[in-house]
Amino acid sequence: MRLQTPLTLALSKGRILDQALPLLAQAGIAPLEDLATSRKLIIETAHPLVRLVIIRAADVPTYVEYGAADLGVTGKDILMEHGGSGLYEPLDLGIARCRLMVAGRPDSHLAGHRRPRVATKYVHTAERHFAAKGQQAEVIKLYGSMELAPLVGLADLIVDLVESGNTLKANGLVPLELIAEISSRLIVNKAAWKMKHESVMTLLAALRAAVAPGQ
Ligand SMILES: Nc1ncnc2c1ncn2[C@@H]1O[C@H](COP(=O)(O)OP(=O)(O)OP(=O)(O)O)[C@@H](O)[C@H]1O
Ligand SMILES: O=P(O)(O)OC[C@H]1O[C@H](OP(=O)(O)OP(=O)(O)O)[C@H](O)[C@@H]1O
Repeated sequence: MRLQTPLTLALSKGRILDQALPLLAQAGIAPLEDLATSRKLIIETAHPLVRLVIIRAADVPTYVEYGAADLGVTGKDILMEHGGSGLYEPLDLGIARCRLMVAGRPDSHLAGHRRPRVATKYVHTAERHFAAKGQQAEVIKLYGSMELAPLVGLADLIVDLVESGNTLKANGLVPLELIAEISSRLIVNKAAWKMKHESVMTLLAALRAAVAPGQ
């Protein structure tokens, strides 16, 4: 891959990194450090002009929007919550697939809450979802373990990610409504899209080929 300008790509550790690494390797940008053990936050890659920055999942859109990273890989859930107007989102990488759902106890639809309390990490997305249905809701911000909230009386419902459904099942909860199908997206800073156009397009083409070989 021939690039004209250096590029910085923002990624989060965990399942996005694990699933993005094979795609990055196919595009010739394998990290030069073992990310499982390294404590470094800036990682050089096999490509001399591409470096990775390793940050929290929810921070990826912020780094890219401000141009601290030219590109990033982040979940659609994070983008929906962040509000994506400052970014381009040119490629669905098809990794870290899951669903953003409303869930609750099996009897929660019978409770007929006039204004249900909804616990979630995705406050804006949840507010938009209930507002679009014309239903009032009190949204409570949590940072994780949302499934606990209905079990201890903190909330009537949760908005969270569901993949296998095992976490819901283990806690006696059921999925109630689909909000969105989720996968990870390549995002690009708008200024970098213009000023580093050729390099961004080259990297985009390499990743697109890795995602859909033979197309
Ligand atoms: N169970 C899942 N199955 C598939 N994809 C998931 C699942 N959970 C999360 N994801 C996707 O992976 C992204 C990162 O989730 P992950 O659990 O690795 O980090 P996090 O817990 O959200 O962030 P942090 O570790 O910074 O708190 C999510 O934003 C979502 O797009
Ligand atoms: O339907 P399942 O296959 O059970 O997956 C869903 C779970 O996965 C995610 O949590 P994760 O495993 O990332 O834990 P964390 O967010 O608390 O780190 C999500 O927040 C759910 O709790």
